Amino acid sequence: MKVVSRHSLPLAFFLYRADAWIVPQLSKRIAISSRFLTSFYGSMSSELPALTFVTGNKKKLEEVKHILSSNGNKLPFDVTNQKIDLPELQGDDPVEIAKEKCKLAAEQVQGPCFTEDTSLCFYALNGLPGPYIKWFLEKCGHDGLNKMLVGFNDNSAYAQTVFAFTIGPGHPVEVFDGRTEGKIVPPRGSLDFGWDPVFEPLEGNGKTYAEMNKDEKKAISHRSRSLAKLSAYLSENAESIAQDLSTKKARSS
Ligand SMILES: O=c1[nH]c(=O)c2ncn([C@@H]3O[C@H](COP(=O)(O)OP(=O)(O)OP(=O)(O)O)[C@@H](O)[C@H]3O)c2[nH]1
Ligand SMILES: [Mg+2]
Repeated sequence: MKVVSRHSLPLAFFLYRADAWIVPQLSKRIAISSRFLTSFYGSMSSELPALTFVTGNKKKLEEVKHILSSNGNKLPFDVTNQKIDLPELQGDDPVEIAKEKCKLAAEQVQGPCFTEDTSLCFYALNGLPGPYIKWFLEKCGHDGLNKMLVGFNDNSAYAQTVFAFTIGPGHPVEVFDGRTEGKIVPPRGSLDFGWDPVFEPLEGNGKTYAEMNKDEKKAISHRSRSLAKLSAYLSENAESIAQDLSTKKARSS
């Protein structure tokens, strides 16, 4: 467990024993620290704290697993998944939608979790369909998405994923934005995942997402970019997150 130094357990043990020996005024304070440290380190020494990725979309889950595992999953947390179809929130600000989605997920999970919301934004339409892409794709299909741009000279678009993370209900939500620029084209490639066949990223050597293998998409995708930021945040803040989780657990028990 990376976030626990090898000196931590002896220190926790020392503080734990110390409250029996030191003068009463001091011992009260130390008793608090020792209880904190033993519960903090005790909870972490056996297993990594678990974070839940909440999504109802199995292709997203597949990609997230692939990205995390091929990065050697260096996260100092276990990642589990819950398939919950959260309400589709409305609005034109992907960050606000992502935050609200994460709050709803935290209520369901009653613990630390993360979610993501993905948009496909057409420049000619000032960012629409954006977060509404799910419904546009469902109702209009790949051809409809192309037809929406007939009459414009601009078929440029970007794919955006916003990951959102919280340690639990009522706690702040952190957001992480990742984007890939590209253009909307007639469908090419596998029909496995959503609008992948009609999105040709600028960095994709002329391939649509749907024509790429998993690693090619991962190398340039909106999801990888956003997830890289979330992973960096989790790694940099592992100690304070684990501490907050431990405090939260102690309060609720
Ligand atoms: O071709 C694609 N390549 C992608 O990389 C990608 N990522 C998401 N999507 C689709 O875009 C909409 C986002 O809506 P969305 O973020 O609300 O997702 P969702 O409702 O499916 O799942 P979730 O909200 O439970 O996580 C949904 O239709 C998704 O299927 C993608 N399509
Ligand atoms: Mg959704």
